[in-house]
This record gives sequence, structure tokens and C-alpha cells, in this order.
Amino acid sequence: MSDWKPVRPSETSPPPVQALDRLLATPARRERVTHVEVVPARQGRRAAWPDWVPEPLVNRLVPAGIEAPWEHQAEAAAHARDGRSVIIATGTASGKSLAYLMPAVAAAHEDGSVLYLAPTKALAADQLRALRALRLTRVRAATYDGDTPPDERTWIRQHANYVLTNPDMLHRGILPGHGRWSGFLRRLRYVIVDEAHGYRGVFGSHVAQILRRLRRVCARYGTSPVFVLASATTAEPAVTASRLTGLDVTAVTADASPRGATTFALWEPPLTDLRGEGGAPVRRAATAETADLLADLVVEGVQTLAFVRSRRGAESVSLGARRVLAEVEPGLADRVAAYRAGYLAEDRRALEAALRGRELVGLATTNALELGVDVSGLDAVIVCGWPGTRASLWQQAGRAGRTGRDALAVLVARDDPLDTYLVHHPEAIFGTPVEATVLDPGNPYVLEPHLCAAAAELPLTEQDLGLFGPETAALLADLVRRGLLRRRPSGWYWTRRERATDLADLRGSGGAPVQVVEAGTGRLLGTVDEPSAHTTVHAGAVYLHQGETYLVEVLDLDDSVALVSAAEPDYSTNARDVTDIRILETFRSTSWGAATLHFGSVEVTRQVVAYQMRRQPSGTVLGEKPLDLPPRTLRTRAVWWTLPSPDLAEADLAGAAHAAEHASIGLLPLFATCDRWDIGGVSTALHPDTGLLTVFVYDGHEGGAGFAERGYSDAAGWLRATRLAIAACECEAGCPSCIQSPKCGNGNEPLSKQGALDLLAELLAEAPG
Ligand SMILES: Nc1ncnc2c1ncn2[C@@H]1O[C@H](COP(=O)(O)OP(=O)(O)OP(=O)(O)O)[C@@H](O)[C@H]1O
Repeated sequence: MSDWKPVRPSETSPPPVQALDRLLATPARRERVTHVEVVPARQGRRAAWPDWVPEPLVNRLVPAGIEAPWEHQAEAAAHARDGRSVIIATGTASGKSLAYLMPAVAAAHEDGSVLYLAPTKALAADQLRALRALRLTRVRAATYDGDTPPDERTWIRQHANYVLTNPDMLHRGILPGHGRWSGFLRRLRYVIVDEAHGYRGVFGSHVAQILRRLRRVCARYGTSPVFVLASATTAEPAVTASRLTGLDVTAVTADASPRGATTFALWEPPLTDLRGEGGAPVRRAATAETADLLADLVVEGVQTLAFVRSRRGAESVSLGARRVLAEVEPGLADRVAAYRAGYLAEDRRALEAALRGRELVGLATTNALELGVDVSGLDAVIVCGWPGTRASLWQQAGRAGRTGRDALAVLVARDDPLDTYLVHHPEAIFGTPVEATVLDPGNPYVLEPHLCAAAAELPLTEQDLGLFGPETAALLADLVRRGLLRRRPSGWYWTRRERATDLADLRGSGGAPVQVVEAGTGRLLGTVDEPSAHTTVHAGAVYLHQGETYLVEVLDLDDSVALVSAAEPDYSTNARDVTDIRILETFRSTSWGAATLHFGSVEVTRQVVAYQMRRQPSGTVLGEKPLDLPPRTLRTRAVWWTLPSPDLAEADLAGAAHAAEHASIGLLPLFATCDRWDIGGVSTALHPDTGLLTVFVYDGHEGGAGFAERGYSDAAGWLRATRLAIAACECEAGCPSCIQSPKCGNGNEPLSKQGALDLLAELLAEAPG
């Protein structure tokens, strides 16, 4: 949510769309554009102010340019007012805040209270600022989080009627101390869940359980608050909202806010003569391409923001653009800069101001500028590499032309199968969303600690079993057996001295993170989560930190420390591993002709056994060294498919399955909001448990995270997209844009591009439409 201020007309600068025409004047450039989509301007549709909205709110908003709500705002507000939980899933800057503000402020005026949840402290602080700017005397709003001083906490518990917090504080502070919040909870009318699409995977599953605990505690105080969720547009918002809250939730998705037209170009960098791993051709780096485009737009006077995924990438785009400008128009080089987290706050404020004042014409940034920073109304945005979700894409693209002017956006593909697919399938970007926010509240590893926390809040009874899901009874018995809970006639009790909430690791990913420490100075460079430590900071690994290179001297797993020292090797390292997968239980299966598809639980045992050194940038293998690391086992969920006797040469089978696995891992994030690093895969021409060629894709988190499940439920769409991504890539025998994987534990061997295409065609021959 931004401040409530009138829309400010933008200054005059050359129309960005003409700039695109000029960029494309050379034929070589034109070939790189795979698609141009003109997203048309839309007129806003207004509704009347509902008669129950308090007058002071209307009186503040109208002078600020908010004459009346948009239709979707009024519709969502009406559901909430009528007691129906609702998710509003409309575009960036469509005014989701006003939709929940209307019922929430009305509740505060009627002696009710409101709990607002944001995924970060920064967003809650931003909301508080906007809310306070409205100067509504009957709304007593405050943030309640780790930064709130103790004396303020008491005041907030006793007097605030609009509390802004985050799931972590709800989990650790508010719920365990609910007795002290009884006055607030007795009056609780609304729970607002902002940026609901951020609650996904394991973190989302934790939040789902925290919200169930909140509902249970509220019931104790006689309330059952209405949930109002705000989310970016995704597939199936109502389904996600129900999973998150455990309630029936209505979705409002028809966006009635106005917008300017955006011309959106999809761009694929060309293949070069360079050769990479296995002799595969290498595309020109997306950052190099972005730097050129940025420089060209700056020359045209088009104020442009380039979003780059890594800090190092942002620096290199800015440097690249400045280098080009120094040659063509030296005066302009200083008007391009980089922006990223890690810069001093004052430097960042100065850059933001220079951008607003148009002294800066080009800025390369990481997503540090994505949320909560008030920079908008630029002429053009270049998105260097798919930012992971449509929500992020539109958030970034929305920085251009936000003030109602037409805008230009360019998505530059990286060499990755998902990017390849997207620039060749614009409908996946501009059509109906296929990517859903997934979470799995039933994950026993997530549920167990919350059952303990719930029991500590109020003893659990038989009536609570339904609230926490079908696994609850079995898990409670197990918790009693392990001495964590005690069973009494009146229910299940937490009787231990420790805090039950310490058992849940909301944002973590397993064991203690490994600290990466510089050997000479003792300086802590960063941390690596325990599961990835084996692959990224084993002895001998090349470790990158903020653009600097280090070599790992030792990895001490007992003390969770990796000692590194600065070095400049001319090679990179890749861990090699041996992975076994065992099927534990099959939950669901379906047949597509002779092929079968399954979803179930598996045990993955992975051992990093060696690492390879490769010269950079050529990728030539310099050698391999063995490692002695213990195996790790992971119990999780997987989707897998089998084919009885594929019509392929025996020798090709393993390479075909392996290539199909890699590409399908690359494409799953299009359907389930995850990152390719959140999932893993195993493929084999003959698996002992199935006796057939089998390809597994599993959730890389203990107990599962919902990604594999989503793959299973949209398997035909997902695997078709996988095949199309491989087919769209013009390389001959496979490259990073299609079947090679940056995290392959077998050094990307064997791989067969044609084999994968044939195998997937056979798999999909009888798949549903
Ligand atoms: N009914 C309205 N009429 C005019 N302007 C409005 C209206 N509703 C909201 N706005 C303005 O639209 C802008 C975007 O609103 P807001 O930040 O609430 O959107 P959002 O959907 O929450 O954004 P995000 O997608 O970033 O979360 C703000 O500047 C706000 O003042």
C-alpha cells in the first residue's frame, strides 16, 4: 500500500514505445524479440461508497484523490462486512489495501479490533505509516513486533484496536500470551493477511497452522474473526486461501482499477560460439544483453530501471551500461547506477531521490527495490531473468508508467528452461495464471510443533482434532509416546518447562545453519543452511560472497562452521553426489495409457562423494577430488512417472530420463510458486521399487512442501510445458537453456535431448487434454 496521495502527472519524456521501435531497428536485434504484447489501457470502474463506511474515512480519502472505491474494492469489502472471509487477488497497485481498510476501519469505529499480518516488519511499518496519515482518531493503530519496546507493548495490548504484526510474533508472542490479549481478542472482528501469496512452501504451511491456533484461541474468547486476504493474482486463490486459513474463502479477482498501456517485449539472447559443459553452446549472458539495452534506452532519454536477480548481476549490468555509454555518449555514463541491499541506507535514499528527480536515467537494481520503496512512474523496466513468479514480474514491470502513462517492459531470458519456455509461450505470462501458491498444512514435521504450541496455549481436546487435519490424532499419540505431550482425561497437555513455540522453525530449513567464517580474520561472511552445506561449502569448494571468491579450507559439521580464505581460482567447483530414492507410500495414482503417474511419500538418501573443478568460463573439467561426507536422508513427498517399455534405444534411456527430469524441475516453478532449488529429482532407466523407467521430482524439504503435489495435480500441463521448453531451444544436443541443470550431481551426464523429447511425447500421448 502506498500513501493516500493523488495521482501525480508524469513529466514529459519521449514515448517509450517509439524507443522500442528504434532499439529494434537492426535485424539482428529484431530476431531476439520472440514476442511483443500490448497490454491495453483499462478504464477504471467505480462503485459507490458503502453506507456503512465511517464518514471520517471517506472525508480523508476523497481529498486525497480517492473519490470512490473501485468495483473490486467494494465487492471484497461487502463480503467481509457480511461476515464472509474473502481473498482479493488483483493486480499490482490495484488498491487491495482500501478493500480491507473499509471494513477494518468500520470495525474499529464499532468497538471491534483488527489484527493485520504482514510477512515482514518493514511492510507492517509501511502500513502503519499510511494508516496514521489518515488521522482517524478512533483507530488506535500500532505495530507489535520484535522492535516494539516493552513499555509500549503493554499499552498496545490494553488499548490498541488495530494491531499490525507478523506471523513470527503471532506465534511467539501473542498466542502464547493470549491471556494478556484477552480484551483485544474478545473484540477481534477481522484478521487481515496481506501479501498472502508470500505464505508458500514450508513457511506457508507453518503460517497455516499458526492461523488455526489463532482461530482456536479466538473461539475461547467467543470470537470467530473474518479473514480478509490480499494477494497477487495466481491460479486458484480461493483454494490457497482456504488451505491457509482452514475456512471457506470467497475470491474477488476482477480488477476494476485503471491502468495505462504497457508494451511488453520478450527477449532471448542469442547463442554464441562459446562452448560450455559437454561442449554445449552458450547464450550471451542475460546481464550483458540487459546492460546494452539499458545503455540504449538511456541514450534515448528513456528513464529505465533494470531488475537483476543477484547483487553481483546488478553491479555488472550497471558497469556494462556505463562502459557502453562512456564510448557513445560520455556525459551519460554518470547517470547510470546500481542499487542493492547492502548499500548504506543513506546511499540508497540518495539514489531513490536522484531517480525521482530524474538526475539518474538508468538504474540496475536487485529486488531490494521491489517492495515498499516508493519509486514509480518510470518510462521503462527491463527484467533480467524471470523473477520467479508472475507476481514479482508485474510488481517490477509496474514500476514503469504507474502514473497512467504508457510504458515499456522487456523480459530478457536467462539460459534456463523456464525462461526459454516463457519467452516462447507468452500466453503463460499474459493469459490466465497457471502458477498457484502452494503449501501443505498437513506436513507432519510442520504440524507436530504447532500441536505442542497449541497444547501449551490451551489443552487440546477431541474437538480440536478436525481443526488441525486428519493426521492429528496419530501425531498426538506419537507426541505422547515421545513424552512431549501428556494425555489426561480432559485432553492433551504440554507439561515441559521449555517453550513449546521453540520447537517450530518457521523460516528455517532444518538443522543449525553452517557459519561461513574467514580463517585469517574470524569474520563471519554469511551462513548456509545445513542441507546445502554439503554441496556448497565442502572442503575445496569455491564459495562466492558479494562478488568475492573464497576457497573453503575445512567444513566442520559438528561445529557447523566452514573456514574459508580469499582466493582467485580460475575454476569453479561442482559437487557430485549419489542419490537413492525409495518409495514409502503411494497416495494417488493415475494412468495415461501405459504410462502411470503417482504422488506419494519417499525417502531420499543423498551423499556428496566428490567435487569437480571446471575452468571458467570454458567449463573444461580440470579434475575431480573425492570427499568424505555422511549421507543425508530426507523423508518427503514426490510425484513420479513410469513408462513400461519406451520406444528408445537402450543406451539412450538413462540420458532421456535424466534430461526430462532436469527440464521438468526447471518448469515446475511455473505451476507451483517455488524455486528450482526447492525441489530435486532422480531418474533411472530401471527403478527397483517400480521395475520400470521412473522419473521422480520431490520436495526438497522434510515432510514435503506442496510443490510435488501441485505437479501431480497439473501433471499434463506441467509435462507438456516441459516438452515444449526443450523443443523451443534451438541448440542441437542440449544446453543450460533446456536440459542441463546448474545443480546436477552427475555433472550433467548422461543427457539426451532427442531422447527426452521422444520419451515425453510417449508419456503424454494419452494424457488428458
Ligand atoms: N478507489 C481508488 N481511487 C483512486 N485511487 C485509488 C483507489 N484505491 C487505491 N488507490 C490508489 O492506488 C494506489 C495503489 O493502492 P495500493 O497500494 O493499496 O494497491 P495494492 O493493490 O495494495 O498494491 P500492491 O499490489 O503493491 O500490494 C495508491 O496510490 C492508492 O492511493
